[in-house]
Amino acid sequence: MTEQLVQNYKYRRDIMVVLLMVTVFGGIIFSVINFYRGLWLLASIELGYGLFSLGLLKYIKTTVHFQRWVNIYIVPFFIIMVYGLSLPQSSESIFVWILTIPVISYLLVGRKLGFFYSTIFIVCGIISYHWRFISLEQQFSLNVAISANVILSALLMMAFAHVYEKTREQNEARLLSLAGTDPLTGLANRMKLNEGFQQLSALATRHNAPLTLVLFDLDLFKTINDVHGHSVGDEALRHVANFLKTNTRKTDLLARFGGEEFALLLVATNLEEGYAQIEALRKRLMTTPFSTAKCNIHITLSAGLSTYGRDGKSLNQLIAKADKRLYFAKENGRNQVIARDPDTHQ
Ligand SMILES: Nc1nc2c(ncn2[C@@H]2O[C@H](COP(=O)(O)OP(=O)(O)OP(=O)(O)O)[C@@H](O)[C@H]2O)c(=O)[nH]1
Repeated sequence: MTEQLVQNYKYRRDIMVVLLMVTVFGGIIFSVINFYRGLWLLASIELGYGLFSLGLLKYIKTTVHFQRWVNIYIVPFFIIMVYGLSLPQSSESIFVWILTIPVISYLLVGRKLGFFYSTIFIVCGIISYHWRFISLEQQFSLNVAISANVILSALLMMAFAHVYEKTREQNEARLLSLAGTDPLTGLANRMKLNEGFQQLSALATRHNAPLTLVLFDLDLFKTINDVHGHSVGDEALRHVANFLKTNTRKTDLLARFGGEEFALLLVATNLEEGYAQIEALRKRLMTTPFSTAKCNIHITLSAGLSTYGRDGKSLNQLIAKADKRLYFAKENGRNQVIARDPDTHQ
């Protein structure tokens, strides 16, 4: 889960805090009322549940098992509602609580589980309500009106909650994708590279597989801007981004690292294999000029490589190593790929 997503789920904790406070308050109030009405079992359950909520309030903001606790909390919460509604002595206004089921479930556990809980407990609530308040001695049209009110209001609440949560999830996914995308080239940005590295390096460690980082820097790119203008420079960057995208594997992670710098994480590839691949890529770029309306612009790149484990365990260490080799490639005349430190003579 990304850091952003974890941050987004903070709203669920806030909702849960409000719900727990209401439950503590409601549990105590209703347990007193129901105690005086002689509903001992319901009163005891409500009091117990209020105290349980009070305990949970202390941990809910910080627990790492938040979703587990939400499930432990809401399932009995809904069962108590349905049980309360089914008791012959309880008031029919308990049904308004049933209408909160879809809102609470969709907000706290998301669309799939929200749909599951809502369907089960709303159906149980409607059955309880019918069992209590629909009678064959009543006028048929009155029964139909009661049924229609109860079923339609419950379905409406569920539909609203479903549409709301679906839209929220889609917006969240869109925002996350935008936050991780470079607007000029459409490639992943540095933040996404960071996240991707965490996942790919964990997989590399688990499967004892190699992972290689490549840093590319376009050669004398300033000249393109100076001679052809900044917008042609932008087009040239898009051209290179497309070239890199179509000439690398879908499983590798390609990112725009900075101005005219790109980064590539080569999955299951060691330094030697990576060198061979990037050397071939460098040669191919030389024969793939960028065509403008007026001329063809030949772009070349320099690259530095580093490998997970041997050159470091963190992305920063790998970047530092690859950057050093890239610098050497530039110093040494550009348009070349370097995978070893210049002083190792390998
Ligand atoms: N058009 C365009 N230019 C950019 C962008 N980002 C960075 N640049 C340009 O890229 C150029 C990089 O120049 P330098 O760092 O001097 O490097 P260089 O000219 O590529 O030379 P070497 O790296 O030494 O081969 C600068 O002119 C930046 O303005 C961008 O998004 N669009």
